[in-house]
Amino acid sequence: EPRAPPNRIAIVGAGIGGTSSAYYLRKKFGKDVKIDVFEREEVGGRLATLKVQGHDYEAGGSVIHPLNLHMKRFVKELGLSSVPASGGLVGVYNGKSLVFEESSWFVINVIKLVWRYGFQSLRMHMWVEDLLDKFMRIYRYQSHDYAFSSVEKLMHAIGGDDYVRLLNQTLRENLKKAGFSETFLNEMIAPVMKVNYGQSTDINAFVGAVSLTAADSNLWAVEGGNKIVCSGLLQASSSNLISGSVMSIEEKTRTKQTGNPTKMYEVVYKTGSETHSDFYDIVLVAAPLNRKMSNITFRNFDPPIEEFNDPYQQLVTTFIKGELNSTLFSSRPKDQFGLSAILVTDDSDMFINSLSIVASVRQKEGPPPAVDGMHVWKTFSRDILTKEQISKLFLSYDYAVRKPWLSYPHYEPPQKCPSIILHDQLYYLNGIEFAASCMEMSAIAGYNAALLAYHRWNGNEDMIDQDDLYERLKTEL
Ligand SMILES: Cc1cc2nc3c(=O)[nH]c(=O)nc-3n(C[C@H](O)[C@H](O)[C@H](O)COP(=O)(O)OP(=O)(O)OC[C@H]3O[C@@H](n4cnc5c(N)ncnc54)[C@H](O)[C@@H]3O)c2cc1C
Ligand SMILES: CC(C)=CCC/C(C)=C/CC/C(C)=C/CSC[C@H](N)C(=O)O
Repeated sequence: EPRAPPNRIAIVGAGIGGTSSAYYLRKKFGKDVKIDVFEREEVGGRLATLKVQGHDYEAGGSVIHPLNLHMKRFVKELGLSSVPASGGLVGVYNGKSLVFEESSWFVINVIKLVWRYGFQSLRMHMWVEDLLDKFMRIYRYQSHDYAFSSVEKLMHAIGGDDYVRLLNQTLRENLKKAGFSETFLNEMIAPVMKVNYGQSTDINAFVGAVSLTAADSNLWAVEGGNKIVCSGLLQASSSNLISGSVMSIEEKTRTKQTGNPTKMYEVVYKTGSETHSDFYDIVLVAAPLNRKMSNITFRNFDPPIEEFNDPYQQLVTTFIKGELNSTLFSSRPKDQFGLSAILVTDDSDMFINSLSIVASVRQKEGPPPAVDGMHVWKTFSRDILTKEQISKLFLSYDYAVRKPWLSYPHYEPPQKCPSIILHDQLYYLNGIEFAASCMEMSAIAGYNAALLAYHRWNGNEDMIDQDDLYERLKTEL
């Protein structure tokens, strides 16, 4: 006899993690369960746009890889459209000059890369492809309903000990061992880590590989803004959005209509100045558990729920509509400066991590041609840019708007990923960010938590933490 589904499920956080778990929980538990999603700010979380003179630009999660199958599925099922997200020529600046300048001719790029770095770019591509090939196994496991109780077990099921080891060593250590040169690491790899994660090559090797896949071509984004996937998933899952801030979660014994005492979770939350509480059978926390970010207290758990204080990286996105001071980077006349993105090396002493021309979320054809030499540029920096710094970067500018973030974990391998199961029916999604933080990883965590909650509710132990899945599923249609 299958167990009756739970009456009520709470999800804390309406980012892509929380909303994808709502979508998959509905699929697993059916139409009768009431799903409440708590969100204290905007639906979308770190998927957010900023307005520049009437047009919206992606300020948080912006690019999606063509093999990010959950994001692809969401866009298709929600009837949304995609737009190309990359394009334009990239240069790498070391504080004195451009050490690499992309050409619009493929052959020229190959010659330049081979001339400076030998065949390291090709070897790097092969290293990333091999990891990505294995990564794709997770979709097969999930489509067969398998779940994992820890991030390490999920990683092990994907690629065995070698894959788990990626979490425990730095990208630099890993690539040095594989024979990549200091010059290649400093000029080609470090700038990619800086633009994507605001950190150095000392991040773990797995997130390093994810970051390198984000340097691929054919990246895409959702037309209208990536955050509309989150509102679409909320709607598709018929969840009830509660605009409030969850303050605490406590396990309590309640007597249900059947007369049986049942353990439930009391979720206490604030809407405006009012405090409310409700009881749930299952709770999923889909926000980073960090005092500065979600500030949720777990009350009276025995044993107590562990404290999570791992720091998140401070990062500022700034959009500037202006005319670039290209002489800062190159001695070429400004009409011959054709770069659309500038990445910087770690030793460059620059106050920005990157600078790139961007299109608004509705511009399907990419950024429009410059008007009076002006484009909308997006910069990432650790600190808020001063007026002097902006004036150094731009000959003139019309408009600047910024958004500061606690963006991603500060990666410091070796590092254990936080637990997924915090208590009997209390789950935590964002531990996966300590392997790698991106939209697809949160969606994977959302699906995994939904499957885990379903199997643990129904006692399907054989669907959890199976380690020989790759071999077993090879023979299944
Ligand atoms: C600047 C930047 C650029 C990025 N670029 C990319 C990219 O190009 N591609 C990519 O794939 N990824 C990118 N990422 C990463 C990606 O955006 C995140 O990994 C992903 O959006 C995280 O989703 P999430 O749902 O797990 O968390 P979040 O989006 O952070 O969602 C958590 C939600 O919980 C809410 N919340 C927190 N505490 C409470 C509480 N107590 N009560 C109620 N609600 C609460 C928050 O308000 C938030 O909305 C980027 C991130 C940043 C910051
Ligand atoms: C999970 C896999 C296999 C691939 C995901 C690749 C991906 C899209 C990672 C995102 C990396 C990231 C956090 C990028 C942030 S900056 C993005 C962009 N360069 C920008 O300027 O906005």
